[in-house]
Amino acid sequence: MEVSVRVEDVVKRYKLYQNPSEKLLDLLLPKSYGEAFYALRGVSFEALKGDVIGFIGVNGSGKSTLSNIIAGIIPPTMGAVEVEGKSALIAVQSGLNNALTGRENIELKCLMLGFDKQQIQQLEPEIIEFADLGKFIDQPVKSYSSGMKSRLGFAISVMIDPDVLIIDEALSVGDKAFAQKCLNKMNEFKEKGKTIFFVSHSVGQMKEFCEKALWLEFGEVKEYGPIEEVMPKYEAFLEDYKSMSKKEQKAFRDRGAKLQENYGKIEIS
Ligand SMILES: Nc1ncnc2c1ncn2[C@@H]1O[C@H](COP(=O)(O)OP(=O)(O)OP(=O)(O)O)[C@@H](O)[C@H]1O
Repeated sequence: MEVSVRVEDVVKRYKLYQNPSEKLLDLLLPKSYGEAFYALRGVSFEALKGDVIGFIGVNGSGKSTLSNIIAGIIPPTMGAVEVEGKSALIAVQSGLNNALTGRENIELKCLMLGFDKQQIQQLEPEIIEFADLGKFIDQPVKSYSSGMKSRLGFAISVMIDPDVLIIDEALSVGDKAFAQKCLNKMNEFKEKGKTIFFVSHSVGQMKEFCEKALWLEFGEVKEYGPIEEVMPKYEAFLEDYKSMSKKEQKAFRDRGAKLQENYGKIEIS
């Protein structure tokens, strides 16, 4: 099978500042201010055409950061990502411009993707129909609920027919009927051999839809493989974690935070 996405040793470092002046000083005197925090620590994997991969991991493990990097929305600090064809990310905050109407957002997104006037004229009604927002399509996006934004984001992203689709929690908002419509569309994509990445806190949705799972823990790949092998291990981990005392849970999280603060530093004992 052909590789469609190659992620090689991807590191994402954020800087955490105590206050805005620290951030300014850091810009003037690089590396002097702020604490480094590694949201991703050397992530490598390959996705094949037709793969449907679920990103799993507890809050803060790096799922959204990885989704945004694959979509090209944020750059990695180190490492490389290669994507065959065009990718589209659907997230609750899906890069819509709040000041523009739904219709204007459709036009802007299509223009940015390089579609010409004629193609946009053809696509626009299809996107509007899928989003099914009624007269709200001509209202500014800032008046939309999160479910409505997600509808518009989903409609744009699937109708532009990307080769790689990344869906980050976008099905968790909005109603059941729309989620079903999205799942049907995703199945269509799957059959066409496109690559889909899926982030959801619903284990049920993951198991139903994905064939592989990539488990992130403190920004590192803990497991990657068939979902029927990875998911039971993840569920067992969640059970173990839940049965820990508050103190043990905190010690576990603190150990992870240390790893994420100190990544790349040479330990001198
Ligand atoms: N812009 C940023 N600046 C600083 N730290 C950030 C930034 N964005 C994310 N982080 C941190 O990076 C880590 C990974 O965040 P990310 O959103 O990727 O996790 P996640 O697995 O998607 O979490 P969730 O399940 O809660 O959505 C978190 O500790 C988060 O606080």
